[in-house]
Amino acid sequence: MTDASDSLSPSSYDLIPQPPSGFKSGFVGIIGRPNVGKSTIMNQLVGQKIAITSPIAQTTRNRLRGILTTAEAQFIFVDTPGIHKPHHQLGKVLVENAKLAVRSVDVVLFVVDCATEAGGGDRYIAEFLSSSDLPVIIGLNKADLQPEEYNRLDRTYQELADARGWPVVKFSAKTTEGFEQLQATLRDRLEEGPYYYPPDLVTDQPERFIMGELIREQILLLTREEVPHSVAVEIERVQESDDITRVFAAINVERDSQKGILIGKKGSMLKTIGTAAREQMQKLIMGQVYLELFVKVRSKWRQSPSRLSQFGYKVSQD
Ligand SMILES: Nc1nc2c(ncn2[C@@H]2O[C@H](COP(=O)(O)OP(=O)(O)OP(=O)(O)O)[C@@H](O)[C@H]2O)c(=O)[nH]1
Repeated sequence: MTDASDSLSPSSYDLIPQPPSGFKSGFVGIIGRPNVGKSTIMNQLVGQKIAITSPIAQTTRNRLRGILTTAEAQFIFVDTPGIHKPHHQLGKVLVENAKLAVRSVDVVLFVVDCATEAGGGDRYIAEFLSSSDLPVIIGLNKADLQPEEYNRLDRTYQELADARGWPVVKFSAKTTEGFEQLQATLRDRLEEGPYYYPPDLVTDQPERFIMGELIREQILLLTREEVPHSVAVEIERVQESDDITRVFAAINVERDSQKGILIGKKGSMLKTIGTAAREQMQKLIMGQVYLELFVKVRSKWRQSPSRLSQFGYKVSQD
């Protein structure tokens, strides 16, 4: 995998080639309610897992860029946390970041789940997007889950789109059916432009960040109830040698009871999380990984601006 940390030294900027004439490029914000499939769409479009996904709503916490370069265009997808009614400081920061992301993109892909009808959350986002002058495309995702007779649900989204003159594209991020149409519709709305990133780059995030996310993903998948949302992973140290990469990571939780759940009987849960995350990391770096996990209790970290910032969650304007 190629990421920004090893590719974007000043000298590699010099190596970015000139695009052919008529080449288009730009930033595409992927916006929508939690759990509609935004991160899955980005991973599938760029062809690599750079954003973690899970059936639990509010998986994505950071704005993450995924880059797809074709012969005709470069799309820089900006994955954002799902927009929802926030219940705590962390939630507020996430929603704020998603809204800010819209200000710095050229086109918005507004993703909805077409297996359910348009609801208040979708209408809220549509209103918010209408207040900007950006081109918006409504993406009806999860088409594979929609039984034939439920096509009528599409009308609820079509109404949102028609009222604002937005095009609608239907697809499945799971099967990638409809993706060609999606790419073509997005490309039509981009302006001619340069390569913003080298053509072989798939993300602007350093591997270290993605490693932390891969640990968080296993916690989301393996633990229940309040634990997943109370976790922040910090990669404390990465030691690279010729044959193995050693990663030391802290899993921060808010309460002793959560620490107990994460560690499990005789350390069994932490071991399961570690083994699964290590396998994913090995795919990421294409080499051997040794992973050591620690669990720390940081009371009420989701309410603390300094802890939020320490764990990488801050409202950012870029
Ligand atoms: N069947 C099916 N499942 C999908 C599709 N797209 C995403 N999913 C599943 O939907 C769940 C949520 O996907 P994510 O990509 O994490 O959703 P998200 O919108 O990024 O979620 P947040 O980070 O919570 O905002 C996961 O279990 C995905 O596997 C699809 O096209 N079809």
